[in-house]
Amino acid sequence: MQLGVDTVPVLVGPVSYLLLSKPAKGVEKTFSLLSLLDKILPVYKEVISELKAAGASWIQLDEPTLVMDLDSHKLKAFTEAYSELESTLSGLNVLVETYFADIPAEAFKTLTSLKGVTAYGLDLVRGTKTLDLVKAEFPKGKYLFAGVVDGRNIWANDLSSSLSTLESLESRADKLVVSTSCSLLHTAVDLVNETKLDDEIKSWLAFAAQKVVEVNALAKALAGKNFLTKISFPCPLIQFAAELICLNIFPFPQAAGLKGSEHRRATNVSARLDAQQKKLNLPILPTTTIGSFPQTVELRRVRREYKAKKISEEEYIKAIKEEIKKVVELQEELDIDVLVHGEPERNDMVEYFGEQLSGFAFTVNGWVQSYGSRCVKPPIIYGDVSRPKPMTVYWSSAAQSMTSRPMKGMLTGPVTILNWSFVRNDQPRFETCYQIALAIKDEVEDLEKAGINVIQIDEAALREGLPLRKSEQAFYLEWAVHSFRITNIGVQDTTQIHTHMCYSNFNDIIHSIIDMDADVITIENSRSDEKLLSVFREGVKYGAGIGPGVYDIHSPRIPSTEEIADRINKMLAVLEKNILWVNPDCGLKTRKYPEVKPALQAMVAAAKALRTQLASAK
Ligand SMILES: Nc1nc2c(c(=O)[nH]1)N[C@@H](CNc1ccc(C(=O)N[C@@H](CCC(=O)N[C@@H](CCC(=O)N[C@@H](CCC(=O)O)C(=O)O)C(=O)O)C(=O)O)cc1)CN2
Ligand code: MET
Repeated sequence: MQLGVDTVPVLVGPVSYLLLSKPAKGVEKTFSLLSLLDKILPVYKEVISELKAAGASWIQLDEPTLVMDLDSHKLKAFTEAYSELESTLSGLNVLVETYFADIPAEAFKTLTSLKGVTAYGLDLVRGTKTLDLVKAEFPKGKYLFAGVVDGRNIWANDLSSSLSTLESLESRADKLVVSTSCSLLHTAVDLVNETKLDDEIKSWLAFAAQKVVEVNALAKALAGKNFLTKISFPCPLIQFAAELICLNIFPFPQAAGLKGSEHRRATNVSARLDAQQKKLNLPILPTTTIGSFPQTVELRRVRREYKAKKISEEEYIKAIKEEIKKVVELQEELDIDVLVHGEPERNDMVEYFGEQLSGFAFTVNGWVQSYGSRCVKPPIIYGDVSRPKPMTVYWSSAAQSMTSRPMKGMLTGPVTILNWSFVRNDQPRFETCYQIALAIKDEVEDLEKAGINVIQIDEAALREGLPLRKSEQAFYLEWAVHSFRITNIGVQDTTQIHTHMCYSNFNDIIHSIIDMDADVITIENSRSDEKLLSVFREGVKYGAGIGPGVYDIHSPRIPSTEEIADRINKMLAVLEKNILWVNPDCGLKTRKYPEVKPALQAMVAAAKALRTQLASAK
């Protein structure tokens, strides 16, 4: 404000703050987070008063939980909290912002009756039904922040359609404000930085900087009642979905036809595991890792210089092969049973595949925050997806040739590629997912042909794609799980299919995880305080191989053999010993070798100690 910029401070609203928090370790399961409302409201009052004193005239409180399935008790907490804040909020314009889905009718009623609030923010991109609620009733004299510009994707706005939406709202809301559907945190920053994107594709896109222009253009068009032709745009932003539809360069009738059908491997998982064991001959409690080994500065330099054509292909291949050899030798020295090649050739587990598949475009500077200070460049799916040629077979075969132990082929699954990309919005997501599944299926079969007997297909992002509203979850899970199964229906019983999942609370989707029908799943467990194990304690039957992570890879801390053995013992209490695998929570790419080596040493030592114990207990 000192710079003369009218500034709207944004806070997480008090109720969402509590509803999205987790109770600390050791707190009773029955503890109600909302019981803390009385404690945090005085803090909100203090902060809001200070902002007011500093000259704020608007304040935004984000309450995204209002789009979830909230019971009346939770909705009442909103009413109570804002009544309590009313006198503090008085004199300010207060925007309560919701986003990411339709707002249910009851929650809409609660929202629009909140005391002290003068403006309501609604996501009209993901919340198409919300529009009907607003049209039916909207309080007099209040602001409607209409989120018509998508904050979570990178497509240029269909301005004429947005304008007609806004026009249809004008008679309902006295004070209409044009807005993005949510914060711009989820989109890349500025198209101007993209020097290598195809011009036509570029003309379909809008990153954060362009979205702001769109919001302004719409507001001006609405105010002036001018149609859009009167507005001048800095770049050819207006390209409509119709053009994307025309882009079916490689039509894929198979993908569209997969919906509603059932694909799964013919033999059941226990028979498959027997067939695989004959071939693999693994010890009990086999050890493995999740795929990546440390991504060093040197590796990034090699990739960067190869991309910039500063080193030749031969030099690049030599450097990557040397790295793979190092990783293979380290795993043999550590006596790990099922090896990985370490993924040194990959910038990222999604971008790497995007770069090799048709229908994908990728940016040079389209960084988006992923978690903490970590960033990713999500690829852009703009057309039909297909696989022109094998993507990983060369590196996996090279790695397998360096060892007599089984080498896991390492792929990213269709649902994860979908959920971690910017996806075309002219066809249903499931259709795009099926196309990716068919491309990955080709890769799986080529790996098998090349003599790779264990293939891991990561589905780290399957859980995070789960729709927020319960009514939409079953449909998502059905096509997501189906897409995964499609990738490996073509392999022989003796080929062992692994999958890996992390970053989630899996307990509510455990039946879908089982329905993925993988031979082995490695799954985050230690970072989330072994909550996963409670589903098995509660009686869920699991017959496939399972490796709940034995240590948290997000921490530089090196676990001891004893604590890992202790964790495995807890698993043995709820899972059959012959299905249990021993592995870390996730890949090791963010760690350093001085952490990775002793941690894996402890892991293998714990597995060996327990094997001896189990053998003598017979
Ligand atoms: N897509 C995706 N989403 C995900 C995850 C994931 O692994 N992938 N995991 C979870 C989040 N975990 C993550 C863990 C690590 C990193 C990570 O290490 N990111 C790197 C960047 C990764 C990358 O693409 N690196 C490239 C490019 C890096 C590079 O060389 N940069 C140059 C400049 C590049 C250039 O402009 O030429 C530089 O820094 O000097 C590479 O390694 O090849 C980072 O933030 O630093 C990201 C997410 C959830 N979501
Ligand atoms: N194979 C990948 C890795 O080990 C899986 C990561 S899941 C975010 O890095």
